[in-house]
This record gives sequence, structure tokens and C-alpha cells, in this order.
Amino acid sequence: MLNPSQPEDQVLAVRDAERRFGDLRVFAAVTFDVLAGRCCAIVGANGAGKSTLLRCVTGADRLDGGTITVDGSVVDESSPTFRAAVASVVGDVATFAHLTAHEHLQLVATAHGMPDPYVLATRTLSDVGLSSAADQLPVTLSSGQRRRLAVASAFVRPRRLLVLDEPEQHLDAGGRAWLAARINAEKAAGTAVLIVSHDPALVSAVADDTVDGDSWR
Ligand SMILES: Nc1ncnc2c1ncn2[C@@H]1O[C@H](COP(=O)(O)OP(=O)(O)OP(=O)(O)O)[C@@H](O)[C@H]1O
Repeated sequence: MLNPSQPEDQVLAVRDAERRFGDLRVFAAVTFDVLAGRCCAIVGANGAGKSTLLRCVTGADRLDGGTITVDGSVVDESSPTFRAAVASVVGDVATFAHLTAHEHLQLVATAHGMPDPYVLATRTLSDVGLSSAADQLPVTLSSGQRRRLAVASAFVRPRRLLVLDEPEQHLDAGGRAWLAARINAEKAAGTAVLIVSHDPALVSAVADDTVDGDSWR
């Protein structure tokens, strides 16, 4: 049930968010929304607290003050509804050492109850330019190919909110252009997108709004 004051297309709402580690106040009074079909980019210097905030959005870390809601419900990693809504690529994405790229995507799709996991994995590998690496084990992939597989893992599952932490890492110029097009396709499909990025070209290609992490302290 939507809160009556919540806009219908509001997916993510961050309100007065605050996080401290001991004496270090990483961020405070952070407030912003991400609406369906829009992309918000968090920018700022190393150590500004961007990844910490993303971890609070995905439920991997917790706030010391304020609230974060997805579709009107407070972040709760143990909720199946929350886990079905939020697809994230934050930090290293774990892959089974003995599953191929194709098998990894099938496993993720199956776990999320997606129809036709084999076909979805095949199509997604093609989308991310990894068809030729479909039968390779993770250890044999290049760092850029591993990045593409990590991002692909978010595309074989349901999602209302896509959270990406520095997705441009390890991608060459062609890979970054592909990434921008892929994020814009997500927006066109109605997904809300939250990214952290150090690449101004990517930010200007995909972001409708930016949040400046350098203003948090
Ligand atoms: N678990 C933790 N315990 C103590 N301090 C932490 C912890 N996690 C992060 N920090 C500190 O919080 C601050 C923000 O870290 P964070 O990784 O969120 O920054 P960032 O903006 O993502 O940086 P970068 O651009 O380098 O990735 C840093 O000073 C970091 O040392």
C-alpha cells in the first residue's frame, strides 16, 4: 500500500540518511528520490561515502539515522519483496568457480523464478557481448569480461531498482558506451537506476539527477 504522500512513480526514497563509523561521520542529512525510469548518479571524491550509502540502500549496511525506502517499504534484506525489487552490482559479485558464465546466469535466473532461464542467460550474454565466453569459467575471463558478467547478473532477474557501484570499472571505451546504452535501456523499461561513478562521460550520458557526495560532511 502506497503512502498517500508518496508519488506513484517513486521507487527509492532516501530521507535524512546518516552513517557513522566511530567518530567518523561518513554522511548526514542525505535526502533524495529516484523515480521509475530515471537515473540518479552519486558523484564525489574517494572516501566521500558513496559506496557506504549504496550498501545501506541494498541492505548490506544500516543507517544510524534517517530512512531509506523502496516502493514505500523500509530496506529489509530478509524480505522477499525487497530482494525481488533491488538488483545490485556492488563490490565483487560472487560466482561459483566451477560454473561457466552461462551456468552462472542460469542459476541466478532460476533462483529468482524467471521463466526460461536457459534462453534468458543466452540472450543476456549476447546483450553484454559475452556470447563467445559463455562456456568459460570465471577464472578464465578478463577483468572487463568479469565486469560484464557481474552487470549481466542484474539483468537476468526481476528489478524495480538497479544499483550499480562504479560499473565502468575495467571496461574499455566500447564497454563504457555499451554500459551507457544498457542503462538507458533500463530506464526506458521503467527501472529506477542508482549509480556511483567516477566517469563524467557515463554520468552525463545516463543521469537525470546527480547527488554530490562531497557536500555530505
Ligand atoms: N566498515 C567500515 N568501518 C570503518 N570505516 C569505514 C567502513 N566502511 C567505510 N568506512 C570509511 O567510510 C568512508 C567512506 O567510504 P566509502 O567506501 O563509502 O567511500 P566512497 O565514496 O565509496 O569512496 P571511493 O570513491 O574511493 O570508492 C571512508 O573514510 C572509509 O574508510
